[in-house]
Amino acid sequence: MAELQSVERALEALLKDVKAGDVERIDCEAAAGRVLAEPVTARLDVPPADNSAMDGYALRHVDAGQWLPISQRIVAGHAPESLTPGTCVRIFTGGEIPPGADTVVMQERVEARVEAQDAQAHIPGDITLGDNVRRRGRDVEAGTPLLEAGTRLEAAALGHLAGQGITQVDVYRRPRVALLSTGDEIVDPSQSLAPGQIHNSNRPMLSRLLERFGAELVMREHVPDDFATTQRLLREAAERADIIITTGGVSVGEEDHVKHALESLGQLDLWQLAMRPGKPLALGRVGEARLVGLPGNPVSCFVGAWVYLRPLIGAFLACPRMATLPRLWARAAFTTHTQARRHYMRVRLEFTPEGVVAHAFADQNSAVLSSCLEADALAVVPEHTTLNEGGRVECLWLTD
Ligand SMILES: Nc1nc2c(c(=O)[nH]1)N[C@H]1C(S)=C(S)[C@@H](COP(=O)(O)OP(=O)(O)OC[C@H]3O[C@@H](n4cnc5c(N)ncnc54)[C@H](O)[C@@H]3O)O[C@H]1N2
Ligand code: MOO
Repeated sequence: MAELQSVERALEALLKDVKAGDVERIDCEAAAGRVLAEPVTARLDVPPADNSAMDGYALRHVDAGQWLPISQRIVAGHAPESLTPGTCVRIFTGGEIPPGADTVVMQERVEARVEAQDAQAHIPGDITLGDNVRRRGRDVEAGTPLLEAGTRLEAAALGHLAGQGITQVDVYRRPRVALLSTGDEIVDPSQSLAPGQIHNSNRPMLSRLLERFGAELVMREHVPDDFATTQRLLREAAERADIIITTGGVSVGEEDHVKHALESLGQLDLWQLAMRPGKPLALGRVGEARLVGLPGNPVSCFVGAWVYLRPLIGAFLACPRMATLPRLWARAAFTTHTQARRHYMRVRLEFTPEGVVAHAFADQNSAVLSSCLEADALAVVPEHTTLNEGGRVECLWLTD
């Protein structure tokens, strides 16, 4: 039997020499989930001027502790006039602090008398200089770094860009993926099953994960168990895609053609990994394209996608946070032991005051997709290990 290769070696071979794709300029409105190719420097102060954090009264701190005439009314969206010393101004949340004022008191602490010509407010004396003033540039200062290259544009980053009045950004082109589902038994979910057939559940599952990881699916084909067709479709995939993903057909059976077709067209870098599920996973290249040959079992595809496809897509996007999944330690609510293969167990995480508890789905067989349904994480049980209930186990958090 071929020696099993470690997951670390496999990742190293897979990611070696991957270069980020071309850069394209796109509208921020269409940039959700994309990865910045250039750093962005702030060009505006945010907020652009000192403004009030409360509905209340703005004044000079030295004037507090007495009745003050109300000399102005400032609402958000309007430029204020300078404060007349010895007066206060009525101000609302977001309203710009008038030049000369340095402090805001919330209205609940102020007694106001509003008569036609003589509006006055009593400002308490126990207030602190600068209270309730949101300083210009407190969030972002013009000229400082705003977002680093490699940042994935999620909600807060998109908000930040808009705050700067930026409408277009340079992002990496999404890696193009060809997804080839092998197996004579595989049929589309729209078809009813003849004896011996099963529906293609891997395709929609992987499509969704690829979308979450930021790739673009450019080719989806069913590949019958036939060497010549496998070869032809792999060749076509290599022309169209940066990454070729195959499912099934990588084990040792006579109808497992992917590995041989890969060897005939390109290079097989690694095969037979010390992981469960996913042992027969094959990694290689056809021309410039990387190939990840996932075993057909749905759980092997699910785990393989998180362990290999996510970092691979992350490398094409030069996105550092995609290189590894966030890790956390949990107490196992189960007992298990491993032999030569590291086990990636699908677990649900429970966050308790005593710490995190990992609950494993009872049936961890690689054909049982139910085990992935509620999985928050993969608990990684190393090779040749006995893990007892209550023992500590490292978990990979399944987050894109
Ligand atoms: N003699 C040995 N047999 C097997 C070994 C071994 O070492 N020696 N390894 C086993 C392991 S572990 C795995 S994993 C599987 C992987 O085999 P393949 O990658 O060649 O996958 P297939 O045989 O094509 O399919 C496996 C299983 O998954 C079903 N499948 C395939 N594609 C899909 C799909 N798109 N959607 C849903 N289900 C799919 C397929 O029908 C099979 O049941 O090999 C073991 N055998
Ligand atoms: O290594 Mo295969 O992916 O179970 O069960």
